[in-house]
Amino acid sequence: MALFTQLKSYQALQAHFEQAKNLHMRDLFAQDPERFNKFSAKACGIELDYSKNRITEETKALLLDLAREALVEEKRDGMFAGARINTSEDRAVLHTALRNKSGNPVLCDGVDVMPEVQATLAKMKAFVNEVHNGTRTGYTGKKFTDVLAIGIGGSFLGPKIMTEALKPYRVDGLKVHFVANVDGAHIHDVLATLPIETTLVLMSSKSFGTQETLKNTETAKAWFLENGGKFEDIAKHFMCVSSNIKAATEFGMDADNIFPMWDWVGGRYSLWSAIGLPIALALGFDNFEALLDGAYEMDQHFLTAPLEENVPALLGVLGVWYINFFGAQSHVLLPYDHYLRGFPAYVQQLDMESNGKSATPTGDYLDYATGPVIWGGEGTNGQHAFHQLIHQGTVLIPADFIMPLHSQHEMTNHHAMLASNCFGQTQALMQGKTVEQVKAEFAGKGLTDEEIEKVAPQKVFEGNKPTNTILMEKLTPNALGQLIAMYEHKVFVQGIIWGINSFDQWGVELGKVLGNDVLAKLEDSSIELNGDSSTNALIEKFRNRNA
Ligand SMILES: O=P(O)(O)OC[C@H]1O[C@H](O)[C@H](O)[C@@H](O)[C@@H]1O
Repeated sequence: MALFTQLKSYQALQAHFEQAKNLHMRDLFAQDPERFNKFSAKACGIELDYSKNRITEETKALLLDLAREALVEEKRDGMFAGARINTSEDRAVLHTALRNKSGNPVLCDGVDVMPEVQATLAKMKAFVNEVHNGTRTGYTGKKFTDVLAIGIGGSFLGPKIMTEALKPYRVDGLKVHFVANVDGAHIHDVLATLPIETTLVLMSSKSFGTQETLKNTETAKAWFLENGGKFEDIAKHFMCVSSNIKAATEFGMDADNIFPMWDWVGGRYSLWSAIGLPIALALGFDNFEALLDGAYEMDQHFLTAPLEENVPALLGVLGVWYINFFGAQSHVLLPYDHYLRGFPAYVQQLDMESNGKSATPTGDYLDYATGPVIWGGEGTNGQHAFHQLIHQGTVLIPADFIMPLHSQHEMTNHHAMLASNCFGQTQALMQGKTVEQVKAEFAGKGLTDEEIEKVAPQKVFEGNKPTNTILMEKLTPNALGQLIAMYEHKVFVQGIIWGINSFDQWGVELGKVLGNDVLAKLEDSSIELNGDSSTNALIEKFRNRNA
């Protein structure tokens, strides 16, 4: 397969870019009252307004040619059908099977994975219901009141952020707490609030080999044993989710307390599996099912909608337009919803760990940009902080504004105010403010021409800053499932266009290996310091910190 920049459609886009880069969206809107209708699309409950992008109909057609030439549709079908597209780990990529509601089998190496998926969902459901109705209790027979969920990366961000996002749907009487960081401060503070007799510890680690998670689980176990729990009570209080059943059993997990997952589920795509148990415990199993349903609906849209109306595909190619032609290096997510405030951090792992790659699966180094820096924060707070740079800075930062039309809490006029800020921001970013408009504002204010010349450029907004507005009726479990799956598929589309493997994460390995080497040196001062002078000096400082 040719590299992205060698594709015919890439060359056509490059030629087109030379004139498209000079167009201003202000003019495009003025010329065409139908622009919104032409550049908006619907995917199940999600509506995408992408009219405030620096594109024409020709740009869209060329970008979709690129997607077709890169075989996005064929590879999409391959992923859903269990092809081993994660080649460096020789694995299929089947998170979509976890929410497959079609009743059809999904084959991985000729074996239908659906019976195992369904059996695990049934086990999760029974477990969640037993915890909620008090038939499963702690060692003194009391109903569980708290869950301590331990995990990191994909075994943490999804469960934590989605539980937060769906706060209004939480069940009463059971609080879910998350611990990820190996910084003892995190588990220290959380354990200090937990009642031993009624706390369930749920450890999530696909590999069952992640240092932070193992350490935090050991600490939780020691806390349990030191505060009244007995060794034989551990099975009542400690559960885990892992694909490494052997390591989990060796660690002392009771076989009945292990929820399985599979190597064809990537960590950052795993909240749909038993990794999502904290979500189900916090919200009830029906709400977890609704999250899966929403993702399934988005899967169907992604699979069947023509690329011209395919929301994840459109988002994917628009990203490529800015990254590879305009040179954008970051992409900002701006949820105008307090409960979605953690969502940018979720998409940050999803996108950056998937597409932060610089070589192809066939061994070529890339000479073009791939995944951008993903960042963001909740609106309206960001407007009073970092939006300045998006409006008037020197770098181009495409933005996704995410806005539910209904609030979870209809407080007087708050929601109209929130929405007005969201829509007003995208309008300001698009149209900007010309020097003529700025000068006209000075008229009659008694400023000299010289003073006006000095101040005016600082008040000019260039505009022409691209934004997508992503609307939904309300942030329900179903809508959130759709939203997450939409971003998963956007990332997939971009990975295919760039010719990279979006499903491995070798970039995190080196730090882990060197970290273990350093840990040995920190714990044993007789080990010779044979690294670079900086690392040696830092280790020395730590070794001597009590001197
Ligand atoms: O679930 P685990 O095996 O503990 O892995 C937790 C996380 O750590 C790794 O370093 C990866 O970068 C993540 O993709 C993964 O989700």
